[in-house]
Amino acid sequence: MSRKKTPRSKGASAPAASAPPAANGSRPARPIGPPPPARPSLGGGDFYNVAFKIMLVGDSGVGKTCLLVRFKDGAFLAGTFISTVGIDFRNKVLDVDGVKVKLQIWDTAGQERFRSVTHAYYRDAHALLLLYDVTNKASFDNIQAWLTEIHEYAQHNVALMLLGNKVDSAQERVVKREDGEKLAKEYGLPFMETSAKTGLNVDLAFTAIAKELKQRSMKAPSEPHFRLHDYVKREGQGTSCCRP
Ligand SMILES: Nc1nc2c(ncn2[C@@H]2O[C@H](COP(=O)(O)OP(=O)(O)OP(=O)(O)O)[C@@H](O)[C@H]2O)c(=O)[nH]1
Ligand SMILES: [Mg+2]
Repeated sequence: MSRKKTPRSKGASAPAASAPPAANGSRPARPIGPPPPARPSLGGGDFYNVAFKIMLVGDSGVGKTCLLVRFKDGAFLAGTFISTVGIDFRNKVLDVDGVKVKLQIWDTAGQERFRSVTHAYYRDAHALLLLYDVTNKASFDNIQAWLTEIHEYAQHNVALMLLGNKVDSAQERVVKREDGEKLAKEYGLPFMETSAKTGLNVDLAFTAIAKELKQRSMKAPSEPHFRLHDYVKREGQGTSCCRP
């Protein structure tokens, strides 16, 4: 990813997630206490108590769209790679410890030419999933540049997680798990390896972020503190392969 700087777009605006509570400090925090009554999502259908906006970012081809489709529909988009144009979103409601958490998940285009469009969406994101492809070294090397971009455009306390995708492709792997762990440690990020193809750790990645956001917005004083780092370390399924 070349790091050509693009102006902040004023044109694009995200459809509002229904009154998302403060996970990023940009809005007043919901008072501590029992979850608010469930309400229908914007499109009808699923009811939820709280709503959050999550963005998927990373180089083109790392598997952002496939990760979202795996999470939303439980399927894998094999075959021809159709690069995302601009930005797209899907909703999913999860039950997190008895609270209905609606995730509005924004799938961004990794291609440089859409960067100015996606910049406009960062500021409303409560969480970012930053992906690289374990079979593509350049996508891993670009993580630092993505973090610079995130720091420039996202809320300062946005929840962030690093994901190394495509671990099913053991033969083609060029980024070791330890390298991902080291980078994540350097930047203080929770880290997991995933596969949109097999589903490895996909639900876990979204559930972990949902738990973190729910905790930030409505933690009762008696509730034990949720630690995202510990949770993904404990729950994440390791990948046995160690190539190269
Ligand atoms: N083996 C394997 N292939 C994957 C996986 N995830 C995605 N792919 C493949 O990688 C290619 C790119 O996947 P996408 O999800 O479209 O990539 P993207 O990050 O959304 O790309 P942009 O929309 O251009 O930013 C497709 O051919 C997918 O089939 C995975 O976990 N394992
Ligand atoms: Mg895509």
